[in-house]
Amino acid sequence: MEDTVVLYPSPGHLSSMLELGKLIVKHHPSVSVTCIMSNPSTEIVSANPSITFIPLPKLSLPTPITSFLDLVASFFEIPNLNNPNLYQTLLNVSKSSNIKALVIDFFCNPAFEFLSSRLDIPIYYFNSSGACGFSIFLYLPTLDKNISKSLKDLDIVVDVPGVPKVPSKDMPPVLCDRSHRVYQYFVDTGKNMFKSAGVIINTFELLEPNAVKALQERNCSLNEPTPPVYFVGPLAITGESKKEHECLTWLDSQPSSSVLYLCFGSMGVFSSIQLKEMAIGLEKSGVRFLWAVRAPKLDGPTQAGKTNTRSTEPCLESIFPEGFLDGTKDRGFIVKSWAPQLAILNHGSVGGFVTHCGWKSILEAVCAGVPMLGWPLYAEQKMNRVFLVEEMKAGLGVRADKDDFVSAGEFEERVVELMNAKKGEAVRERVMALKEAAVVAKSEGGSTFVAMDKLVDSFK
Ligand SMILES: O=c1ccn([C@@H]2O[C@H](COP(=O)(O)OP(=O)(O)O[C@H]3O[C@H](CO)[C@@H](O)[C@H](O)[C@H]3O)[C@@H](O)[C@H]2O)c(=O)[nH]1
Repeated sequence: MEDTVVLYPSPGHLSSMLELGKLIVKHHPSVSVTCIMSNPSTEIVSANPSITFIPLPKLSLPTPITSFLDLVASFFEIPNLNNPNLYQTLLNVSKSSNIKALVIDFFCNPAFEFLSSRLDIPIYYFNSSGACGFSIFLYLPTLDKNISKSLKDLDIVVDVPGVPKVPSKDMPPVLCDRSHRVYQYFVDTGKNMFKSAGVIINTFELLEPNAVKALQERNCSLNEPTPPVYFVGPLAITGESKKEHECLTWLDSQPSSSVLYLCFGSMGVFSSIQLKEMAIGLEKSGVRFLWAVRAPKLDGPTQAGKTNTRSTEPCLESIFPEGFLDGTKDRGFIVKSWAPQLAILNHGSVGGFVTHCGWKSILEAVCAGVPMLGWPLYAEQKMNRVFLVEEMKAGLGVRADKDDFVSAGEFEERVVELMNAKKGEAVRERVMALKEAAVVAKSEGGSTFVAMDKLVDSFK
């Protein structure tokens, strides 16, 4: 029977997990990789010929999703409903293959609880974020014990070995409200990670040196020894997008490292008031820019949108202040909705990136050597901004007021600071060093390469 490693991804983190699958095959060609997921698309199957896909039923929850916390809760609850199907599928796979390991996304934690007592297969967690974020995850059970109020009602700093101190207001909203069930899902996941065969993390050693050291010394958390950790990143940086796009032609005509790229991930949207304010700051800064603009979310006092998707086309004339488009037409380019981010970041004309601090965006910018300006919106992005500025030192952060509103003046100042040859020098040098370190980490003998070898060895 052939040996196989089974991946069990969560839809939002699929691409990174498939990259991990491809790396496992590369490091261990005698092992096959099987991916069990709901409805894999034909596009995904054909783009990943080295991975065998087995579909699970696409289930939906009986209760409606009415809030962002409900939505995140559903990422745990759907795998929970699918547990019997997953179990049956694994039994079927084991008739023809030796399952050496099951790697589950952290959102699939219910599978850990269901399968641990039923199957004798080592279960690993895949942590789509970095070492700092993972350390916070491991600390959750302790934090839960130490405080009795919700973080949203406290003004404290979360202090974890090896990790910059995170103010409670910057912690992910899903961890801030003990009365919502999603809080407990995360705490339980943190507890189970200690019992797992290991945790696979999408980062590399030199990017987050202090957090990595604390985790490697296994003193990160507290009463129990840290589980084995494998830093196998940066994953999913597969090179430039091949697609032609007029923004790339426009970039060809711009001076080297002169353009600021603005993009806020797959779901980031702003209120129309915030978009206007941003445009004013950008215009005053005088810098060249390439901006991926989404239709604004329904009006409210602040940004931090959560629901618009790439399919909603914005009407630029109604979004921007009068005169903005005309006044910046010689130095600005607007992409409506989805931008070819990898190709943009790797274009020589790009010299800065205003990002929502999604983990993949941070890794992509690091690998392209582009310094960042962190403007986080939701999920764990505010926490990532703290790590970006204080641990990685690869970017600056914009300062928002207590309603998460960023003024035109603040934005202008930070943009100028980032793009200015002198003021932005330190982060630019640091990010170039990180770019080289990422290449070294992935090459033979590098930290990521060695971690992959250790990981596949542990499967034996
Ligand atoms: O116009 C766009 C917008 C995004 N992207 C790509 O989409 C991905 C975005 O990923 P990421 O930066 O991680 O942001 P989100 O998609 O918003 O990611 C979610 O999941 C991440 C973990 O994987 C978290 O860190 C984020 O907070 C959470 O919002 C990247 O590969 C980008 O290159 C584009 O190509 N064009």
